[in-house]
Amino acid sequence: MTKPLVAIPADFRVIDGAGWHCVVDQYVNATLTVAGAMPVLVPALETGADIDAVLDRVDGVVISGSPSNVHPSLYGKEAKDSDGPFDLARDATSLPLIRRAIERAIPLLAICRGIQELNVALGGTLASEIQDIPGNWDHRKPPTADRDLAYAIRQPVEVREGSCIARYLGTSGPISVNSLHRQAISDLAPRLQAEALAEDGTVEAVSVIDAKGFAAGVQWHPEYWANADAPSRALFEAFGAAVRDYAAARTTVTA
Ligand SMILES: N[C@@H](CCC(=O)NCCCC(=O)O)C(=O)O
Repeated sequence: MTKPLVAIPADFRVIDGAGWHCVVDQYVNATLTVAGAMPVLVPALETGADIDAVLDRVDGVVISGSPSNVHPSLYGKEAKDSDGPFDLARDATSLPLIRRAIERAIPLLAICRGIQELNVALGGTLASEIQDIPGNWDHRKPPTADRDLAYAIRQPVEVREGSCIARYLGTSGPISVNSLHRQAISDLAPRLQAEALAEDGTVEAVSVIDAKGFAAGVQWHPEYWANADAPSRALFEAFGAAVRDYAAARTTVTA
């Protein structure tokens, strides 16, 4: 039995003067080893991306985190240099991929930058430098070269009882998560419902209202501890189950 395929849109990076299409290994590893699906990296294309050519062939979509920020013009704001770094090619690929995956009921898991893209793709806005908002917690990546410390589970989050995220996590109420972001959801998109909040009110998880399948986003990084942390593992396992169900239905239809 071949594994179902999960699309992961890449970042566009310039390394030694050459353009690269990159996805950090933790997203690939969690998709493969915990969700049980074969990751397929999608290049970041500012123009020319054929979204349905990808979605016709996959059974799920993971939108990964990234140090880059969604360009403010995509949610009606003027861009300041301090809002960067930007990745226009990633934006141009991931936003239409998100909208079309939801339309086609293809399982979608959006992580960190991914939940921000999900919100913008559906008409919401983002707040920048949220740590500077009085009363806010500092959600930024800890200043360390040790990635286990950077992704350490350290922030309390309240998961709403009866929410989709609670079902996927296998728990509701207080959980602890990691935190590596300086932006967050500001105006929630009309089709999103907040399903987990930080103590300072930062939206930490959403699901798509009336989605025909798995369609959720988290501001934290479940992929990093997907093998070790129970809620992280449960989320990727629930996503993997939705991906297999989608693959089975797709196979039946095309048979
Ligand atoms: N850039 C956005 C999203 C943050 C994000 O996805 N962080 C994961 C990558 C962390 C890193 O390796 O730097 C924001 O800052 O809100």
